[in-house]
Amino acid sequence: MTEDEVQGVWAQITRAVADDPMVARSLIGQLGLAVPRGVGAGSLYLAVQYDFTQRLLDHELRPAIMSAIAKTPDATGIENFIVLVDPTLQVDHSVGTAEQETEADQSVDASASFDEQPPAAAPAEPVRPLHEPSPRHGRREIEDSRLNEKYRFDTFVIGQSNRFAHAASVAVAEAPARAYNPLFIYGDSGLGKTHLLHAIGHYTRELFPDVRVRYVSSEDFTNDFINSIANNEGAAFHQRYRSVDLLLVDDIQFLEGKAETQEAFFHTFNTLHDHNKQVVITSDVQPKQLRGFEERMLSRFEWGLLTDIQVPDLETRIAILRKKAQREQLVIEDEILEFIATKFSSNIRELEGTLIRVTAFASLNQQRIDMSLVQTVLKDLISLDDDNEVQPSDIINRTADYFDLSVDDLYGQSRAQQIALARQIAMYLCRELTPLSLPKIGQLFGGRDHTTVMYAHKKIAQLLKERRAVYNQVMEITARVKQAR
Ligand SMILES: Nc1ncnc2c1ncn2[C@@H]1O[C@H](COP(=O)(O)OP(=O)(O)OP(=O)(O)O)[C@@H](O)[C@H]1O
Repeated sequence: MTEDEVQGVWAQITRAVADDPMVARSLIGQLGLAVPRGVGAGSLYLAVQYDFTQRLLDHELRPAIMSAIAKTPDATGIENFIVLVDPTLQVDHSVGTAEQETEADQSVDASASFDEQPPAAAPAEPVRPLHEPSPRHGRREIEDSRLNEKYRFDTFVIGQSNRFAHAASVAVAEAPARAYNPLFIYGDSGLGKTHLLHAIGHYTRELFPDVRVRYVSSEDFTNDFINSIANNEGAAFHQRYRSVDLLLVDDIQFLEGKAETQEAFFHTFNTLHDHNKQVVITSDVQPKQLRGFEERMLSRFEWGLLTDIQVPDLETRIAILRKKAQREQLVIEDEILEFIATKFSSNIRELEGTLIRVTAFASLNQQRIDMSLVQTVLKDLISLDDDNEVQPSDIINRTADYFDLSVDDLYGQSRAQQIALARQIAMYLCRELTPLSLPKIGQLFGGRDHTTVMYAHKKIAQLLKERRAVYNQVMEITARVKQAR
């Protein structure tokens, strides 16, 4: 076959795959990232730039591509396809699949009707996210990105449950706005979505130091939006969010039912996407299951790549604990890590919290961490099943009871030492035992900022290791909360 014939056959195959109702729409765009290189010994050779695209074509899309080959008359003589990775490959995105072209058209139309600014036409050439270089980051900009130092790819443990989400995140960081835009990561609370978001931000900045990154929880986005209206600073709000190269949006489900904030987000999303800027979104459910969102927004979430994170298996949980122990320079036998990992299976935050309690107990009592110590500590931390979730109101009521305070004391502004400590313990436990995000917990405690909750969590985690009284209080309140269920 000549080069042109191979191109023609590949175009027919991609059209057939795009017409296949069994293929997820979010995967169809991947075909446009493959370049046919030729046919030899019955195999069609395709080149792609990334390992990740190779895996998608080879695994997720293999059945659909094979069936499209069988249906394509010009492909007689092709019995198989082989995908090779060529990191130097430049893909011409102007040659997309039929599906991609329709979507690109729709994006321009849809955004034109909502946005004051006419959207820029999609670039014909793939571009780096830095086609308009900005000055290197100063300290201020680094703080503005709001990235958490702790959450990086090298502290993230890869297992069966998160392998795909991790690979997609790395691919996005290595080539922002080129392959998977948006990247949508979903999964239950405490399984590592926020960790991956921050890791994408850090790694992207390492690779492209001039990239402007912004991490935002959807609650912070909402608050920013509301404040911008209240203070008549709409233009500054738009500027802040639309001038970034990489926007990382955490827990999008919290925009549920907030029509005006959604509208603001929709404009931001369109502007960034149209200007070839990367957006990564996390949620506790996949787009289809998000309630209270407009259809036009949900369909945009599915433009790029959807990937979930599942509950980690035992090996991964042990590996996570081992990594955490190494980071904290704790010497703990594998047998003990394994024991803890078998007790807490559905939330990694809870798993890590348990390790902190065990080490705190050992250091307060100046004991070695052995099995009997671990069993003593875990005695009261009975794992709850899913329909037996801890409610924040339980934590607040039990904490108030324990300290002989009223619930209003905990919600209120008093800085009296005892009340402040009780409030911080209640915040700590809300973070540890419920799926609530930091801003949500802040709201619960009289509309406090999420940084206050973060501070409380850090402070109590530290006091657990240093002050026996605090350790006992936290353990006792936890036991009461759990026994009350
Ligand atoms: N694979 C992993 N390797 C190492 N640490 C992990 C991994 N997955 C999760 N964690 C840790 O578990 C904790 C909870 O993770 P994270 O906050 O990212 O969860 P989440 O899915 O965003 O939860 P939520 O929906 O409640 O915000 C963090 O301390 C994170 O570092």
